[in-house]
Amino acid sequence: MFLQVDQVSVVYPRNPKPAVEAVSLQIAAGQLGVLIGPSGSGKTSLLRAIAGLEQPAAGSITLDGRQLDGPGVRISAEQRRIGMVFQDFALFPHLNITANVGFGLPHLSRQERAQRVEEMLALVGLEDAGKKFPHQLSGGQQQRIALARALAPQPRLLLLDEPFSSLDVELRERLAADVREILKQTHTTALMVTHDQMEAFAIADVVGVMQQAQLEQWDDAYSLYHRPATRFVADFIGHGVFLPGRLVPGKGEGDGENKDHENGAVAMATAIGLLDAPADTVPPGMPLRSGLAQAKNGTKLIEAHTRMNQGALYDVLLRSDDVVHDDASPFKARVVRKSFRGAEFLYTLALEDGQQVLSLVPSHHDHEIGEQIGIRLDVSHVVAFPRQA
Ligand SMILES: Nc1ncnc2c1ncn2[C@@H]1O[C@H](COP(=O)(O)OP(=O)(O)OP(=O)(O)O)[C@@H](O)[C@H]1O
Repeated sequence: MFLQVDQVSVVYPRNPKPAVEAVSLQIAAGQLGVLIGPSGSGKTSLLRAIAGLEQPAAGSITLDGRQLDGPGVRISAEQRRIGMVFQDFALFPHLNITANVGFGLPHLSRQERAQRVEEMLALVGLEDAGKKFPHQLSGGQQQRIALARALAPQPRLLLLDEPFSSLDVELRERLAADVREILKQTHTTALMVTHDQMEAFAIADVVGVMQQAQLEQWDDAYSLYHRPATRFVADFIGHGVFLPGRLVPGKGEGDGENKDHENGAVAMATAIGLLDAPADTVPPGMPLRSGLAQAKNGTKLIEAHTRMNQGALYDVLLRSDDVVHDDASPFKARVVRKSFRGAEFLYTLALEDGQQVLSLVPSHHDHEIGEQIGIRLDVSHVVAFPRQA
């Protein structure tokens, strides 16, 4: 892998609690990784360690085959060829744009430098800005210049720490898409921190969720959403609720009286109905127990269980798109709240026993608060966590 972070910890002086604890991640050349997580979870500290601005207390960092940090190894920040872009733009106010972008290029001749600056300004779509000063540009333009400046020395890795957070929503969406495009065009490998989950999902090749100094999951957006590795990730990503469930024998695929026992098929019984663990979620021939052993941080996907756990209680994750409105369904729920989102309503629905679920429904189905509507489950992967006492 192009960037390899192995078991890295960051501990600040006079703060005994690690800011980053045994984090491992990998990014392939030309890919964009994005870190999300609550405030104080260690995202910036991890970025600073990779940049060489903090020395890891443990672990190793390797970039393009060269070890930067590790036992007995410490390459200084200046020698890493890592570019950085921060949220506050950090352009030099007294230098014009040409001088700002050319700042990291003292090793080039005047002519080469001018040419590189020109290329970089064209790359970020600001060819005519060279003679201006930072205060004469908008926030979005300044951030493009910050990107041009960071890319000018052709860094081996680009780190971006909340680069769009001081911009308004519409601008940040557009700029985020442009930045992805520019990184792909220049085949730049990058790691970005953001607070914005949708932004992460929109532009990342791989997303990491941090919580309390740990990286809970490092995965593509689809897997984070559909196969969250921990209860925290399940809760942090997307809209959803946990519904109590109980593991029961499922429909086996073998024949004969003991077919369920033969293949250990299980299903999850919930207040809305029975959820089968689809056969394709268990890799053929894989002993189910080993699936359980692979699960991290107490995470247990339903397919990782054998019938030995039958009867056990679980919290079953139900996303708002798992609960489908269907007039024909005999199962009814009462509309408690609804929020209009243009193409859809996000309904909060109460089941008979008072438990609530969320349902995303096309907005032409406009039901009143208090109305009973038919729902059914449409779940392709059952994600369940052992019930906490
Ligand atoms: N220089 C420092 N000295 C001591 N503790 C620090 C220092 N910088 C950060 N911390 C602590 O390390 C932990 C992680 O902070 P960090 O800034 O890396 O988190 P973050 O996820 O980037 O947060 P945010 O999203 O708010 O920027 C926090 O508990 C923070 O208080």
